[in-house]
Amino acid sequence: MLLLTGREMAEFDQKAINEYGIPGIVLMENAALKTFYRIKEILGEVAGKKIIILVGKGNNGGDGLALARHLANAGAKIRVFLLFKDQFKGDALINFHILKKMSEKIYEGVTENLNLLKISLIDADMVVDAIYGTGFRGALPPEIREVVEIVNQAEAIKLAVDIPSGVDSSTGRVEGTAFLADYTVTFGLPKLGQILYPGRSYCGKVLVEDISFPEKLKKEFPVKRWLLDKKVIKKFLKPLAPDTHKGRQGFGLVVGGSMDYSGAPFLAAKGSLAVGAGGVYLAIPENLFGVLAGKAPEIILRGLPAADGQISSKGFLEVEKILPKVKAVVIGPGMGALAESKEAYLNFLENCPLPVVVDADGLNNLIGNLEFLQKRNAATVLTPHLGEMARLLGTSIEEIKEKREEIGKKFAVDYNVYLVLKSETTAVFNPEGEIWYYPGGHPILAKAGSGDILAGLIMGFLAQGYGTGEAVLLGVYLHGKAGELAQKENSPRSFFISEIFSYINEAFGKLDEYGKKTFHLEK
Ligand SMILES: NC(=O)C1=CN([C@@H]2O[C@H](COP(=O)(O)OP(=O)(O)OC[C@H]3O[C@@H](n4cnc5c(N)ncnc54)[C@H](O)[C@@H]3O)[C@@H](O)[C@H]2O)[C@H](O)CC1
Ligand SMILES: [K+]
Repeated sequence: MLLLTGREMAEFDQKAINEYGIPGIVLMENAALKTFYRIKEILGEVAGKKIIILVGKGNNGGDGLALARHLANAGAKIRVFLLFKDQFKGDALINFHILKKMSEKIYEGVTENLNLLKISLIDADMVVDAIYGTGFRGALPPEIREVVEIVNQAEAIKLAVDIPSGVDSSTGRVEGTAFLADYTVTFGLPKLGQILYPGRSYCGKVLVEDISFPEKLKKEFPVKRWLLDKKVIKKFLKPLAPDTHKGRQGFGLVVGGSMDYSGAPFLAAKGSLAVGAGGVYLAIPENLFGVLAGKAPEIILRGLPAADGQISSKGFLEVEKILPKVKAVVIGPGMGALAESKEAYLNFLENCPLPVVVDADGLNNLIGNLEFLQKRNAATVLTPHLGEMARLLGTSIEEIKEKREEIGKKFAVDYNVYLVLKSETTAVFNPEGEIWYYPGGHPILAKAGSGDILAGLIMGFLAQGYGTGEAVLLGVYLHGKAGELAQKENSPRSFFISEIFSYINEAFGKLDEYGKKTFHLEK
């Protein structure tokens, strides 16, 4: 699904109005109706329910006024608080006049009605935030902030119209505070500010409602940013051929490990098997062989010549002998800061003719050597978290968060790589500058080993012959989905990341992967 900033949404609205001739008041009425239906769904019954509607001065307020009309007609006991005086215009003003004539309980002005608002909140069933929407940026004015802080304390169910007031719909930034919604009913398309923190934490459950924007407009709108969702993934995931075999499934290779870290490459290797690779080689410094031997019979262990507990230059040359047996590579997990063999690593990376996922120390050893990426002739996927990206670029995490898209897009295009910028909302950039966001980050995944597994998942799909973009998006989605499923049954604190594999299996099940279309043998 297309994912827009608030500013892009305003352009989108205008195109719908000016190029398709859909009057703004129609969009506003649809928005109000769709919100009304959701309120009925949430509250069960609307008649007799006490609903407070906070109305701003723009079209977000207009939505609130039109909504108030539907709620009143359905028998709700509404109290409409206009937070600004005599500032309505256009479609909002039309809805204001209509509501006025219905002589509903409308209270104009913030300060004069603050006490009444406090009293109304005591037994309200719901508070609707129609103060600011996509037109908002910066900080709430003090008098509005005071109202929002009072309302945030209330017991009532809180529902934001389009975006919680105080959240910047383009960046997710919140200066001071914002309306703390249980639900956000958003119109037409999801907004970037709803999936980036801290904005994401103020939205509650985001419900995207169609208000009759033409599908054609969505297709031709010049924004290449999407929300990575189940629809995208189900298109990519191919059923297994009934006569498949391990060779056809494709073997993967993980290169990594050092005296300090033996678990990371092991988890990556398991990750590739968890998504269907036919088999996997795990190439580690020979001194780790004993440590890992027998840990997982499915994994084919290869000990490499080592120096000081790391893969030596000779070791990287040995890796090349394995390449003809495999279809894709992960390099880096637990590899350590290479000393003598750094040059050999970079040459291996430059010349490896297979798709490579570069993770962890594979990235750290690239610092100051990014030009090696441009020399590669096969697909490259980098999977840094924000810290690794900051180190790669010699900048700060704050800077990257601030300019995430600009930095990510430029990097992916300049170095011709797929960039998976991991954080609580992972962003995927492809070499064409297209972007996908997956808001799947859960505290349960924020542990050592989680990234190693993701690298393995992506490589596992590459080994099966998926396109690079498909493999990356499948890996990111399944990794996040598994975290979401694990979160439902486990405390994030005490969860062992190696238990994630059973949830990856379950995540596949959610994609109808279990024994339906996939395995023809049952016919
Ligand atoms: N355009 C359409 O056809 C549709 C719009 N919908 C709804 O409209 C809002 C967007 O409305 P807009 O009038 O552009 O702005 P807001 O109502 O979000 O904000 C009102 C007003 O507030 C001012 N403002 C912005 N930031 C601040 C600040 N920090 N402090 C004080 N004042 C601020 C600014 O001047 C804004 O104009 C959209 O969210 C939808 O809810 C329809 O729903 C769909 C069709
Ligand atoms: K709002």
